[in-house]
Amino acid sequence: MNHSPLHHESRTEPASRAGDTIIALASGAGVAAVAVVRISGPSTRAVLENLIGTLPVPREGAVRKIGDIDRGLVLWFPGPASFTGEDMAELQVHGGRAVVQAVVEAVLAVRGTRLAEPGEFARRASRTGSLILTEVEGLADLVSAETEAQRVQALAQAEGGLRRLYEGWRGELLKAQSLMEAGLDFSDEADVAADAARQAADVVAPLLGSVETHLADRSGERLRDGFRVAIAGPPNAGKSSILNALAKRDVAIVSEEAGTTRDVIEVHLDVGGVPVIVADTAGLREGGGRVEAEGMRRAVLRAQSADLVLWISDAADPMPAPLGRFGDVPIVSVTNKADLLPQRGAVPEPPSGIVVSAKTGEGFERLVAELGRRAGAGIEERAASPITRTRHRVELVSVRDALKRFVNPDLDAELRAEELRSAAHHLGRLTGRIDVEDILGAIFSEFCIGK
Ligand SMILES: Nc1nc2c(ncn2[C@@H]2O[C@H](COP(=O)(O)OP(=O)(O)OP(=O)(O)O)[C@@H](O)[C@H]2O)c(=O)[nH]1
Ligand SMILES: [K+]
Ligand SMILES: [Mg+2]
Repeated sequence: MNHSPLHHESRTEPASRAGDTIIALASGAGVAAVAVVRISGPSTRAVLENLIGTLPVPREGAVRKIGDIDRGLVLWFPGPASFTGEDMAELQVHGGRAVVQAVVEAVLAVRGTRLAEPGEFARRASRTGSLILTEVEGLADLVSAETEAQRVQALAQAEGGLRRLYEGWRGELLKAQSLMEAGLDFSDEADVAADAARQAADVVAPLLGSVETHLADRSGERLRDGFRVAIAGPPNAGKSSILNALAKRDVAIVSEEAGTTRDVIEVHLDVGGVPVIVADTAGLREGGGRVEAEGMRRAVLRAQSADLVLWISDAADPMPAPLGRFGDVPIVSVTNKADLLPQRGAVPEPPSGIVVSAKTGEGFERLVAELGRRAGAGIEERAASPITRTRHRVELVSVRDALKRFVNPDLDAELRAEELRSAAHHLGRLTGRIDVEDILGAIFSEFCIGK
């Protein structure tokens, strides 16, 4: 095996090399005060003996000379009580490039070691059972969390929030399944079988209710992916000016020429801990050239797929929002250029509308507060563990549909039992007890190296 640090391992089949000892710089690349080198696998002990001599007390930091390279903090986590479930170690050394390079090379000089692939530590953790799929996903989200509310949600999932929920459901399903199977065993005694089926239905009914409530809550996905706001309205209403004012920088071109914006321009905002993705779009009007028409087409598409539309119009020429044009996406009307009004109150506020001036900043506090209120809706009062990914939703819809078919008493008992098996299968895919490898590949590709 090639042990050069420059050698890139194939990402496709780490399973075949699960017995290797992997090593990675777990802290960020570049010069830093401290760099953390992480090691996991059966040769970890040999690596430590090679570099520092005798092993430190498990899970207690010890300052040691690391070869003749550096002096640093050494942590030794014998398996299975480690993140990966294997023998692991962390070396905290001075974060200079030469130090890190020399430490990495010294580790790689030990037989059976190689550089880790992205997410390979977490993958090992899931393989040894110390993490399940939803926890791995939570970790991935924690690493990439950009706002406080995202961090809180990711940590809850990483610490087993969804795992407890889904494993509880799995227990209920198993109960219902064994009742149905027992009924099938007594199928020649009709009333025993019917009684078992009734008992199973009593278990499934509240479970189905819980799954439906869980599915109805989209706040977790919205928080993970960001609350999507589209700025739309007639040309020259000041849409791009409002985007720039929200972003506090010159993102979009502003000019007095109608039809300035053509492409959709996005900025990511942190509104009270919730990620909000605001998109500026082309002004909507009749006519216009081919390029402008394409801009308008994109504007409408974007607004239709948003969580909220800010409908901007000019105070001098207020224009009602085009109801229905953006599907059932909620619309907040914003009247811009308040600074140009001859006197305050000359224009009555449109219903649920906000009056602002992108020029003076007037009204932006209210606008941002409204965005925060909409984006954060349901996050405070929701259940502790919401769905956070489409993957969860897809499996849960299958679980719900199978349970719905199960509760139909006209269905043959054999088929009803099959529906429970199908529900259990999809629940198993959620937690990663079933078909885990294909899902793992997709998740681990999100990780950085060393996680
Ligand atoms: N006085 C005043 N002028 C404004 C305000 N907001 C925008 N403008 C001016 O209105 C003109 C159009 O602004 P834009 O931000 O380009 O408008 P837009 O809606 O993005 O225009 P299109 O992209 O062409 O649809 C520019 O000359 C801006 O300086 C405001 O609050 N007050
Ligand atoms: K313009
Ligand atoms: Mg514009």
